[in-house]
Amino acid sequence: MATKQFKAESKRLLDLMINSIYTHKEIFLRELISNASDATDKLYYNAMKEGKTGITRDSLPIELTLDKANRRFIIEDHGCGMTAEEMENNLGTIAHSGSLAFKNENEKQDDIDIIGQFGVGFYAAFMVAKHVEVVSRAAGSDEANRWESDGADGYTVAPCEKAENGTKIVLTIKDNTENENYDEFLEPYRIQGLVKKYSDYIRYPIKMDMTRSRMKEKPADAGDDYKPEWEEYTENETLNSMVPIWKKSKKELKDEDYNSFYTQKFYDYQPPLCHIHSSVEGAVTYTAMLFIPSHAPMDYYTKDYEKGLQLYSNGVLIMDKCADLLPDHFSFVHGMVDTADLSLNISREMLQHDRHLKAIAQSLEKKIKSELLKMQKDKREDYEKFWAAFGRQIKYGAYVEYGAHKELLQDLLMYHSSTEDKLVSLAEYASRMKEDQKYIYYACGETIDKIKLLPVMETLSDKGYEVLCMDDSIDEFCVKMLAKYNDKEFKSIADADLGLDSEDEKEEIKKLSEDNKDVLEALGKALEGKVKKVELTSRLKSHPCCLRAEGPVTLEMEKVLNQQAAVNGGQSVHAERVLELNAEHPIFKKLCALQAEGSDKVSTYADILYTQALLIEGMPVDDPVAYANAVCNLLS
Ligand SMILES: Nc1ncnc2c1ncn2[C@@H]1O[C@H](COP(=O)(O)OP(=O)(O)OP(=O)(O)O)[C@@H](O)[C@H]1O
Repeated sequence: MATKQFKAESKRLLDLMINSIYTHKEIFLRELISNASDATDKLYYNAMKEGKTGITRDSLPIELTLDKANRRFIIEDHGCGMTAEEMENNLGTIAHSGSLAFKNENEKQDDIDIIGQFGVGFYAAFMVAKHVEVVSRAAGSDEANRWESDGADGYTVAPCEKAENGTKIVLTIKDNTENENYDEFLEPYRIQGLVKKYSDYIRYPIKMDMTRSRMKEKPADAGDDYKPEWEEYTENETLNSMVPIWKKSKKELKDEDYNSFYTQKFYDYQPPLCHIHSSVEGAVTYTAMLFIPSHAPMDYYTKDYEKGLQLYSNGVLIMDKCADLLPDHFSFVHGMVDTADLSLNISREMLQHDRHLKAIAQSLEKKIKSELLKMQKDKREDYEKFWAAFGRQIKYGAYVEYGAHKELLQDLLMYHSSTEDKLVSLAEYASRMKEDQKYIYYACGETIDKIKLLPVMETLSDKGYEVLCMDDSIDEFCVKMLAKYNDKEFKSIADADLGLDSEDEKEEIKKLSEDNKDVLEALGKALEGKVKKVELTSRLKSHPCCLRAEGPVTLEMEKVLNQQAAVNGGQSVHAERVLELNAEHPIFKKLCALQAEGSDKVSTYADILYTQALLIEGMPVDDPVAYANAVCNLLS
């Protein structure tokens, strides 16, 4: 059976091209400038191949002209141009790409960045133009031709005059409609903005007349009452930067260059803490320039913040915020990636599911981490600034991914310390651990000062053990997720067993508890409904009592989760409380004596001690008046 060719309804296809591929009409300019750049590249490539000298990129500008009165927008290049046949093939055949054919026919050269590949970009012109005229003269030919079309109804090609080789595209911009403003594409500042946005790194100068105003020079004979006068002037300006800073050699660039690029590009008023400039060749080839800001943007910790890096392919902007290039825990990073290795989709607005992109993202993640570690080691002040701005995001990353990024993120974490007057890393803590120290101790609370005053702190500092002090609501959740740092387990100082007691000491407490069973039971009864039990502990030094939680919810977690529930609605949680008493404290001795006397004061003491323990932990007190009265009674 003979295989038949598919037929295409060209009118419908063109309509699809024009109206369905691109989400933004402004893309037309990117496409036409990219075509002009490709055509110029081809000419440049051939000139180099033929050994022609004297041709420089600067001598091959892409010229833009706005003729507002006639609604015309002209894009002219001095590239390879097209013959009549090429016009038929390239502009008359949808999805035929002369540029792709050129790329395939010629060896890849470092100096050539052909952009076109799908053979559809040109038709984007019809998104904004009601009439398109292409006048072109192929390099080396004396003949020129004019291709004209109003879109769906086909095109004409006819010979014409053109003095030089190259292509001139004349768009007649559509009239405004109720919903669409096309006039914007006749405004020089808008066009300048679009060139900057999408085509800043096209390697040929993109030039346009710009009208600006300036103060007139003061005449020599101007009197005291001279008032400055302004005048308008027009200058042919190059709109694009051409060579992206990331394509320049690192040796050429100073910190100031990176900083001023960053502040301008990302509208930050402060320079970044550091930059990462890296060119990678291998399985994937890319250049990246990343910046770590010195402060969090206003919306950083809100859902409005959009993470992502700018993604360029051959110097053309593909995506302004490519989220897939950055993991959430490094969402604060700004910057760009330039790679020719991407599978672009036809509109160049999206990427096909791309393994290269994944590989780039993974490699960037490692680079960001190592840069941060370097800063932590060598520029501690900067790192502390970074930590103040984005530490929460790192902790959140360690927590939310269920510890999946443990290895990656744990070394970046910083905490206050009970022994040091600065923030410390886990590695620094581990390096100071005592020989007999089994755990990494941490304590959570409202403020660092309050944490340092927690009763159990004394016991650990007597041992010479450092305690990490955590005052951020996410801290405890994060540490629980990490569970260990290297081979050392984390241990909350609110745990019943801090691993400090010998077997003999444990036995001793057990025996003491047996001996004082009555008083402990009486106290438990007095606090029924408030605590699960009352126990003796060896965790205290000078304090008579403290509170701990039993079960998965700690006292800190109860505070945090209930605060969140109060804001967002939701169920409140309750930590099972255990009141621990210091068996060595005179208060306990007093309680034992009162119990032996059969005094009813035991229950008042129980209430006072429990409320004090709540206050020390920063927990809410149900009835502060009853507590105040009980203390007053005792005093009087
Ligand atoms: N200014 C120009 N000078 C010379 N040839 C051009 C010019 N503009 C377009 N062409 C030719 O027309 C072809 C089709 O252009 P079009 O923009 O539709 O697709 P493309 O650039 O090849 O691919 P893509 O859709 O990926 O942009 C190009 O491949 C090129 O051969």
